[in-house]
Amino acid sequence: MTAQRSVPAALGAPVLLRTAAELDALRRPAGARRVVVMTMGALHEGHATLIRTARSTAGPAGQVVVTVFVNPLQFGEAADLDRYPRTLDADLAVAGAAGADAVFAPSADEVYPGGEPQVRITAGPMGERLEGAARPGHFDGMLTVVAKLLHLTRPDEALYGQKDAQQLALIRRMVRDLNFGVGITGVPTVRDPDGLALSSRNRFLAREERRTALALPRALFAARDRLAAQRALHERATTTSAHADRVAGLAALGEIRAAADTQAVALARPGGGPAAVRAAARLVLDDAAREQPPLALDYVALVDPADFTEIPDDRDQGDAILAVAARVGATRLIDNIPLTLGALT
Ligand SMILES: Nc1ncnc2c1ncn2[C@@H]1O[C@H](COP(=O)(O)OP(=O)(O)OP(=O)(O)O)[C@@H](O)[C@H]1O
Ligand SMILES: CC(C)(CO)[C@@H](O)C(=O)[O-]
Ligand code: BAL
Repeated sequence: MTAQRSVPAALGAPVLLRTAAELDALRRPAGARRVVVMTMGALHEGHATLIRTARSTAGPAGQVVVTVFVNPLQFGEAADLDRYPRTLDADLAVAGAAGADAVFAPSADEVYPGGEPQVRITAGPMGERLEGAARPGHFDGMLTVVAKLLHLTRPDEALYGQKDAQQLALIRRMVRDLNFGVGITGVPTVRDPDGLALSSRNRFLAREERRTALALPRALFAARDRLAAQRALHERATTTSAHADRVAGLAALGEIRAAADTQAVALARPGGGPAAVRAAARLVLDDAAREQPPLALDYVALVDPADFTEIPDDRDQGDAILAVAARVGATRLIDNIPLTLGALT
């Protein structure tokens, strides 16, 4: 049956659409903005935050559509696809409570009526780095379904989480390179109180595995704190006369070594170099590799948000993303944090 209805912005059960025809028949009130959140289901508070942001972006007269589709094209290991959680009833409740008007949850046959698509989006060089290297073909599959879902849902704006930073960067790039004419918004990562980024895959972690997995956010925060500490030291040393007075005082007391050390700290690179950032993160991850159960590091990388290439050690200005991926037991987790190098005011 075709759903021929337009839905109010009131919080409640969203209309469930299973086919492209039903989605087509979803009336868009004149002038209303349609905002889309794409998910693979098993909705958690990270998704709810995206949906609430979509609701406020769309406004009370606008329309929020959530897609739920576990896209086989972006999975490498069949086991990963098979065990991906599928919880549609609970997802409808979460989506409705967060302000979704409609949930589009098609079958694989509905999305790929001709079987595996022969023509696909190619993610290019950015799609071969980090996550792309670890999961060959993943980003081609992801972009192909995102392109299809954008065509099917025809939104004014689509929202994606910064937790999947490389995915977000690639979607922005596809939309720009191929003139999709849709706005793309990134939403900051939502974390549990202990720091772990929310992810549908967290449910697979046993209690001890979760304890080990906390090394991911700890490593990112340690690197961020290291950057802040070096910046503060440098700022204090260069913006007050107290430092010069201290050096002179130590030298006058004959404490030449201490004076030299203090001088060295003051001359440290303004934001702390990329190498210091990576080292601070690695220290935490190396410790976690000796935990029981151990953390198996896949990568930790400080990259340029524009193309996900590694930031060279001699760059001390500009935006960066510190990204990490690791396995704990059978579960693979990713996380990242945005950083600004050398931002001295
Ligand atoms: N913790 C989070 N904070 C913000 N956005 C998130 C978070 N987790 C997922 N998202 C975003 O929600 C959207 C749908 O993601 P998805 O359904 O793959 O969930 P997921 O929790 O990332 O699952 P998994 O990590 O198992 O793939 C994506 O744009 C993703 O970046
Ligand atoms: C964007 C997406 C819904 C495409 O399948 C998926 O990669 C996800 O949930 O992040
Ligand atoms: N959240 C990114 C989708 C994936 O892991 O396949």
